[in-house]
Amino acid sequence: MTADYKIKVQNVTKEFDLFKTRSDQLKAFFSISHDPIPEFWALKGVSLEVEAGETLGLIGVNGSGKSTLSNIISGVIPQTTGIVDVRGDTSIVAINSGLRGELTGLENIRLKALMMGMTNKKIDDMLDSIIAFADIGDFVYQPVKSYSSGMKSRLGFAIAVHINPDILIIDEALSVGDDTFYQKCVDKIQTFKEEGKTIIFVSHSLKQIEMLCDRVAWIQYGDLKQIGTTEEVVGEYRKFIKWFKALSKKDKHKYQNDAKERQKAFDIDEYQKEITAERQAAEPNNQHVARDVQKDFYGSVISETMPWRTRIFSTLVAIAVVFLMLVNISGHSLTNVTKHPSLIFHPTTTLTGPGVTKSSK
Ligand SMILES: Nc1ncnc2c1ncn2[C@@H]1O[C@H](COP(=O)(O)OP(=O)(O)OP(=O)(O)O)[C@@H](O)[C@H]1O
Repeated sequence: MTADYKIKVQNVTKEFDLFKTRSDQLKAFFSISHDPIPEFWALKGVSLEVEAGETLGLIGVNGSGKSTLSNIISGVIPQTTGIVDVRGDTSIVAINSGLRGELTGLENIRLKALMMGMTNKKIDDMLDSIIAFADIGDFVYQPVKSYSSGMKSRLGFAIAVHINPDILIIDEALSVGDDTFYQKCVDKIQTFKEEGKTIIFVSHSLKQIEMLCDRVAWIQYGDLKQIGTTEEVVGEYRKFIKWFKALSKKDKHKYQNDAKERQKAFDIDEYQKEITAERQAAEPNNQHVARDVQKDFYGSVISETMPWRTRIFSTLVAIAVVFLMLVNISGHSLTNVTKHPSLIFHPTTTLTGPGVTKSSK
């Protein structure tokens, strides 16, 4: 690994809980259910670096983890473990992500630009240019949920390139546009490349990958199978696709199923032990390898379940709120109820009729 990277991803995993119901999800969030939650590891420990000015292609079969990885890099979702270090502003263009369906195209432009720290004046100045690039006519005044996937991609691409990010992540955005728009996007990507911007380009089109990428990472069912020059990796991937296509329907199904089962059975603690052992072998004089690996795995990760301290604190707050409500309803002072807690069950007022209260004492 070099110190001079633009993006560093180290030992990154992503686990999705396969909840059956919403209530299972809530129970797990508050950690009040002891039933095991079925896990699915969309990424099983990916490490790679992207240099400044480089265009890295991400390839792999459906469901291999390309979008998960690009969403983690762009900060749309958190990783489960590992380090993600991105040096610069990122903008992601994906067919279905980033745009708010209930907002109009214009409102989405403003929202995304404001989120990137632009002033209203700057947004006003570039509005016409974004609208012209997207070329979606009066639909720009309509809610995005009424757009076709091609229109969403046009708007997403137009916004992303005008925001002028350091790092552009393009996830399958070119596959849905028509030829004219496709060429416009390719030209824009070439300009970005010439300007030295860093690009991650996710695509199933090996032609597009070959045309645009300097290096390629092949993601295979949550693993980084290979990373290298475009020619080398695309060549190997083509061989794999040819081999896979030649399998019988039953064998294809078995191959995919086995891979998914391995993703369900992935053991994060075992993976951490493997990495610790590897690092111990590489740094025999370092006494703190286990602690360092623990920090690298979990130090920069946001927990998706409530930690114990937060859980205890929120339970105490909830009890206090209910207690104060009961004190208020009882009509006694807080000091009296604290001295004689049973007063809470003996209110000072009783209702005698609609809207009429009478003191009980
Ligand atoms: N929110 C989620 N909950 C559960 N599983 C998910 C979730 N998001 C993604 N996955 C699973 O993670 C795996 C990786 O998905 P991802 O979308 O990253 O793959 P991909 O390589 O981008 O696929 P495609 O080429 O079809 O776009 C898939 O098996 C998918 O079903």
